[in-house]
Amino acid sequence: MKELIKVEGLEKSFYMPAGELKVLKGIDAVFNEAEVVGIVGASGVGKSTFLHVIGTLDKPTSGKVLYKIDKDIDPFSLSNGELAVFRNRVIGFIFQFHYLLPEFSAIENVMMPGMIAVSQGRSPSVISHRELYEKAEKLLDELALYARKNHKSGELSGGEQQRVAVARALLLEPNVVLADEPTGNLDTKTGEELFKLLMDINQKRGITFIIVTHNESLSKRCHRTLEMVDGRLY
Ligand SMILES: Nc1ncnc2c1ncn2[C@@H]1O[C@H](COP(=O)(O)OP(=O)(O)OP(=O)(O)O)[C@@H](O)[C@H]1O
Repeated sequence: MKELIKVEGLEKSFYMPAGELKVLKGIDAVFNEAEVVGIVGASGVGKSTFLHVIGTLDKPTSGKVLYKIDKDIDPFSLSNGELAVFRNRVIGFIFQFHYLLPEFSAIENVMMPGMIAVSQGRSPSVISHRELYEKAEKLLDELALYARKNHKSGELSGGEQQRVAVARALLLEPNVVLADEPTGNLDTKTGEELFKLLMDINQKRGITFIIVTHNESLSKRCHRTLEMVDGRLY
């Protein structure tokens, strides 16, 4: 298996008035291309913090995150502008709360990351508004949302909204999707369906998924599960 993300000696602390809060305490891990890795662990142990750091949304206090795309890339050595391009191109995010814009249609929400990239002139993979629209439409079709494409996202069911969020994460063809409790806000059956969808996307497109979940039966269906205990991954 080919390595995609290599994490070395990763530490993350938050500095509070009461002092340093050490959350990640030296994590070494490798995530390969096309694998689905579940991350489990008690509440407050640092799972979201870990996703934020490997997703380049937050900087580590020490240690390294390397992305092996063509060559080794240390995203934290990039300028802010370069990092934004990198993140846009390489990483898709799905959160527990989908963070869709409720007044915009499903398809507008899916197109949003691409529109931002295009407006900033920094998307080599997407050239026109029309192409973006067609890509978003195709994704919505794939996720059984074609008939809902012009509905305001705020009018969709919880499961449909989360599928729109999945389509949005896939729009710019990322190498990895980081999902933080993607089924956490859904009932059991809808959560199962969403999880199956993520596994299907992984099969079909070979995208790596790193999924934080409290749901044991879902985590068991990942290719591999890591447990976070006291700021370390086992
Ligand atoms: N921006 C921040 N500033 C200060 N403390 C933070 C910040 N983000 C997270 N923390 C603290 O870091 C610890 C780990 O939080 P994190 O959200 O990563 O845990 P988690 O394992 O994802 O928890 P849960 O399963 O409940 O979502 C917690 O004690 C949290 O309060």
